[in-house]
Amino acid sequence: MEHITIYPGYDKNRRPEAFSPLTLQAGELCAIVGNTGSGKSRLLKDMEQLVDRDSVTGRRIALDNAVLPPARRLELSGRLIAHLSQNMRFVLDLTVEEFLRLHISCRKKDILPELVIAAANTITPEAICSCVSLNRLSGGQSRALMIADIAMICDSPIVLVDEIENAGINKKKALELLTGNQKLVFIVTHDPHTALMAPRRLVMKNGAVASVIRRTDQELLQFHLLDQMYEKQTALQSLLRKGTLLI
Ligand SMILES: Nc1ncnc2c1ncn2[C@@H]1O[C@H](COP(=O)(O)OP(=O)(O)OP(=O)(O)O)[C@@H](O)[C@H]1O
Repeated sequence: MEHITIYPGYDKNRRPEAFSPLTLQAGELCAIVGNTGSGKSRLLKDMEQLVDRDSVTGRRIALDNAVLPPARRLELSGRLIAHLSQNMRFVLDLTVEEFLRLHISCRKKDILPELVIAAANTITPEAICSCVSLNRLSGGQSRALMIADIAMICDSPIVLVDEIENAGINKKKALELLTGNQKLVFIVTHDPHTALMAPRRLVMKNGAVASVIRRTDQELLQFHLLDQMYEKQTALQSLLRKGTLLI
């Protein structure tokens, strides 16, 4: 997949959505913002199901300019999008290395498990060891390993992220790892710093994409300020976890 295009449908009152067909490219980060019930999850489902005017929103989704026939949609829908939600744990009784080797061979990839673990270890402060059992990983380690696995092994070209930060995950590195591996990343967020990391954001209201905002230069300045605070906060969190004074 090189790009996906969202054609407008209708809001909850059947009024047409007021945006021009929107094309998002592989390697792009797009934020989705809006109040509860505004239609964020429905938009993501529309993309996952590659809808063709046959969902409640009436939207149409095209993949590389093509609207796919139902059989192909069904075949693709499970593979197109990888989800990263807040609380996910591995349940397999394998070590980290065994799991990665298995996944690499299923996907017929030519990559060393050590590289995936090294990438995961840039995201989590507690290093993951290749010989540890998956179900003994902490929440943060599991999430970091999943992110690296999705970025480097998984075939899904689109990644949906539901608020990325928990358990000390370095969100900037995580998002860079995903977009750097040519994933199109949608992140649902209520956090201004995360939203401003994305060059474009979709604002949801009443079931519709109410606006598509391109980050302005002024917003970029705002982002740099928030980013300094984020770095400071991250450094203090690290000290907090180590049990030292926050000075
Ligand atoms: N355009 C639409 N037309 C009709 N119904 C819609 C539309 N968009 C969303 N809905 C419906 O509105 C309800 C709320 O939408 P959704 O779950 O997507 O909101 P949300 O923004 O993800 O909320 P939350 O943040 O609370 O998870 C759902 O039942 C969904 O199917």
